[in-house]
Amino acid sequence: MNIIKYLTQNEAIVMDQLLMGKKYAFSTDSLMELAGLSCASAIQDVYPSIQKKILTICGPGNNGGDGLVASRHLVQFGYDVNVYYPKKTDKELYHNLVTQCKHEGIEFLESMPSNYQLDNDYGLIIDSIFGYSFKGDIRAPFDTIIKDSLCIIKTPIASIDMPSGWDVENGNIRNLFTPDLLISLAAPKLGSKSFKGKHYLGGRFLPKEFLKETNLTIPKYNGSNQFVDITNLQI
Ligand SMILES: NC(=O)C1=CN([C@@H]2O[C@H](COP(=O)(O)OP(=O)(O)OC[C@H]3O[C@@H](n4cnc5c(N)ncnc54)[C@H](OP(=O)(O)O)[C@@H]3O)[C@@H](O)[C@H]2O)[C@@H](O)CC1
Ligand SMILES: [K+]
Repeated sequence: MNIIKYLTQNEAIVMDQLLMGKKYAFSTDSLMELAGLSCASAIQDVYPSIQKKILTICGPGNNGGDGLVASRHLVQFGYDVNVYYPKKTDKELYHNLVTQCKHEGIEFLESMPSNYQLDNDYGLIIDSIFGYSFKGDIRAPFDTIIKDSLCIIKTPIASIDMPSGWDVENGNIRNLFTPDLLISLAAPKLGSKSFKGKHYLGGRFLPKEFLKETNLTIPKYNGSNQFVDITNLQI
């Protein structure tokens, strides 16, 4: 099936609630683990060898959690990863993810590197700041991170689920950066329709019955792959 369904912000939220409700009985941890693993696998597929470090910038919600999980898997894959996580969430899930990352030797930076450092010391930036729950004007400290760094630097950027700061339904209406790689999770969001770069789909966890119930169509994943390249499947 090559027809991709794009989700509105509300559809994405309702879909997540359904998956984590009584009927489908997933936990946030397990979905996040699969989402993060798929992001790491997609990044490995597109950037099989990065000589410099990777910097993951994490936001306060589950998108940030995906970034922490992806970082941990990327270290297992052999990459050198730093994390910048300026607004840490005081919940057990996030404390655990940070602990797990630290035991992989991941360095948590105290401040955002300069643009010079981003361009010289890092081979890839992972944007896991905001996902499908982003709305309104970008608030501090993420406004400067996005506008004064991500919009300026030349180092490639891989965004998880949505390019951060893009409107979830209307796309890049604030004229911000365009990532080199976008990894949409479960199903792409409407705002990514105008994205023309390399586009992967990850989050291979939607149950068959769930797809039937929601009338959702997703492309076929090959073999045991955690991602599928949807760059040329978009309509
Ligand atoms: N089934 C799936 O597909 C799965 C999806 N998963 C992932 O979950 C993601 C959705 O996670 P999410 O709902 O926690 O919200 P997310 O987008 O991370 O951001 C919320 C945070 O951002 C903040 N914030 C918002 N707007 C802001 C602004 N203008 N300026 C500044 N801050 C702003 C907001 O702060 P607050 O408003 O609370 O102050 C809140 O703390 C999804 O995209 C995918 O990556 C997987 O983990 C699991 C399976
Ligand atoms: K993001």
